[in-house]
Amino acid sequence: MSEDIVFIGCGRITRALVQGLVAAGRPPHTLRGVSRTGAGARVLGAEFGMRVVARAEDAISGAGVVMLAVHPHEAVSALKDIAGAVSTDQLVVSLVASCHTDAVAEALPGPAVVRAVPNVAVAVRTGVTVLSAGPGAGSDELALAEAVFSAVGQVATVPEGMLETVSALSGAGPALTAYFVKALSAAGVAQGLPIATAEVLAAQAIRSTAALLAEEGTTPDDVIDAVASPGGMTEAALFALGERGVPGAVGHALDAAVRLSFGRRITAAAHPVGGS
Ligand SMILES: NC(=O)C1=CN([C@@H]2O[C@H](COP(=O)(O)OP(=O)(O)OC[C@H]3O[C@@H](n4cnc5c(N)ncnc54)[C@H](OP(=O)(O)O)[C@@H]3O)[C@@H](O)[C@H]2O)C=CC1
Ligand SMILES: O=C(O)[C@@H]1CCC=N1
Repeated sequence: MSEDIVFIGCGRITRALVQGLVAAGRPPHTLRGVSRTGAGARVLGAEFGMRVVARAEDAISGAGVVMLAVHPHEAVSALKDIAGAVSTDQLVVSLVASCHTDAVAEALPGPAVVRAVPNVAVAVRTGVTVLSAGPGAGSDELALAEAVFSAVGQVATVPEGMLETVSALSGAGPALTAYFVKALSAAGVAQGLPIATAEVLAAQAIRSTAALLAEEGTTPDDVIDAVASPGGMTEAALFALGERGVPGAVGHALDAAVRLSFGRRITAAAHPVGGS
């Protein structure tokens, strides 16, 4: 079995992973992609040199890792398409949100299954990927998955029951954070700043905060304390955020994402994907 990774689905997260892995030095010819219409795969082939393969069975043959990266509503059909092509000595890594590993293992009997929740910052090798061992996956299989994702950021492992919340906090995290940056910038414009200035300052605020938090032992409260002069502007702004219920709104946002994920959950029992 080679060290090749085959991506079943070549959309947003595959793009980010391919970009990050190639930047990390992985030869592009060790990455193969297949997608429903072939459109997504062709884009990544042209942009990063990934091998574009038309038929899933040809793409999967001989690859060490089969990475399932399709939307949850496409998962059952994609699993049916590749059932029979995946062999016992391959590792299946499913990135599919809301899809329990028991459903993947039922559709693809034999190979070990690991579920992974990356975030899009894997593109710039500062992502975080949270892994969970599924059927047949032990320390060797987790180590193989960790070797892939650690090239593009940090890796953590949690029980699968936590992955819906992890997807909401960490998978969606860059979008939620970017939303706040956009709101900060828009608020600056509303106060009279030129839009270009507001955008640069808001984006730099988050880079600066990330750099401070990256210092060993620095907590969000440490950063808040370091900025907020007693009785000053920062305190006034933070008080206003609390008064408008921003922490509650963030909780509401995560709750909405987690509820959606559970509502569309694919499990072996709820959505049988095995058999013909
Ligand atoms: N985007 C993110 O930041 C994250 C995404 N995820 C999860 O990763 C998965 C993929 O997300 P994302 O990349 O955003 O999705 P996209 O919608 O951007 O991409 C989906 C891809 O799947 C392909 N596809 C659809 N059906 C099949 C099939 N039957 N066989 C092969 N390929 C197929 C499409 O092909 P075509 O080329 O025809 O369009 C497309 O390339 C989702 O389950 C998502 O929840 C997890 C963490 C983060
Ligand atoms: O939006 C989504 O459903 C996926 C899961 C986490 C990030 N993207």
